[in-house]
Amino acid sequence: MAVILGPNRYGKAEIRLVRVARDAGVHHIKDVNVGSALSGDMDDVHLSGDNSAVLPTDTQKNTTYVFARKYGVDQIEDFALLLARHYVDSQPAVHHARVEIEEYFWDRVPLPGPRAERHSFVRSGREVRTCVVHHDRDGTTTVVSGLKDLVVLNSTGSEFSGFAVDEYTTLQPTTDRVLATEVSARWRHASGASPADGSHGFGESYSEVRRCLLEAFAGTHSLSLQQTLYAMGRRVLETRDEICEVRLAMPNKHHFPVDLTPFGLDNPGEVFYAADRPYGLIEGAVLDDDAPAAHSAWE
Ligand SMILES: O=c1[nH]c(=O)c2[nH]c(=O)[nH]c2[nH]1
Repeated sequence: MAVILGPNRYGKAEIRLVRVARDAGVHHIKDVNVGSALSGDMDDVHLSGDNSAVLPTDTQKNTTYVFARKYGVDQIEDFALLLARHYVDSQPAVHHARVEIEEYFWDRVPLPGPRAERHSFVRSGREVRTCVVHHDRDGTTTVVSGLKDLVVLNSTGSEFSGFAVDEYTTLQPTTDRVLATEVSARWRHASGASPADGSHGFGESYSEVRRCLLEAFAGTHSLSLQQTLYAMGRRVLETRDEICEVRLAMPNKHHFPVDLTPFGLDNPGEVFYAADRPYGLIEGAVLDDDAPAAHSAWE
């Protein structure tokens, strides 16, 4: 038996970065978490301890902060592309760079008076925005944007019936239930490096995809969470030309009607126990039938 080195990559994870843009006294903040992972000619590093091909993870951390100072941080996809291209272009041994970024949103603290809303922020209850960029030495670039922790609920308009039944099934069919989930969605851009011409870039693309997801969730009379998942992905693909594939993971955050008959009360869909576990987990990909191959985009 021979032992060989398998796939490997290395980098700095969770580089926490807050960039303040000072605009004549009105500040704008960008709060992100950056991870970079490099791979390529790294055999000698592992096999003989020769570190000459290793750009230290500490340098990757420094590069992230330096680029934030030099170029600013606007759309996370653009910042990820900048870093990924830099590592591949500047390091001969690096054949592939993967940069992932999470963005946390802040709202301005609304204050009365003329100096209001200049430099005070409150962490937003919104979802987390995400992206993963892969850049190869051969020029192939993939951009996957996304969001997570987007919690949504329909208080009616959801059914679940007609399911398979066996000797272990106790679930009763329902024609009216609460449908709640925490959406994790990732979507792959068809043209690796930028959204379609004529758009306003990754920022507009993000808000429009988010809008599609929410409108499809709210507007679909649901016969199952699976059907709702497909409707959400489909809405994105039918609305946004720059996107060729959407992957969704949606836990079914069960809301069970509480039995109030011991107290002489009915419960016409008004009082629920919001269970946190176990939960159904519904996952799926929705894609254009001519979507180009995904390479390593989803890793
Ligand atoms: O929308 C649903 N899909 C399921 O697959 C499922 N299974 C279950 O118990 N409840 C539900 N609801």
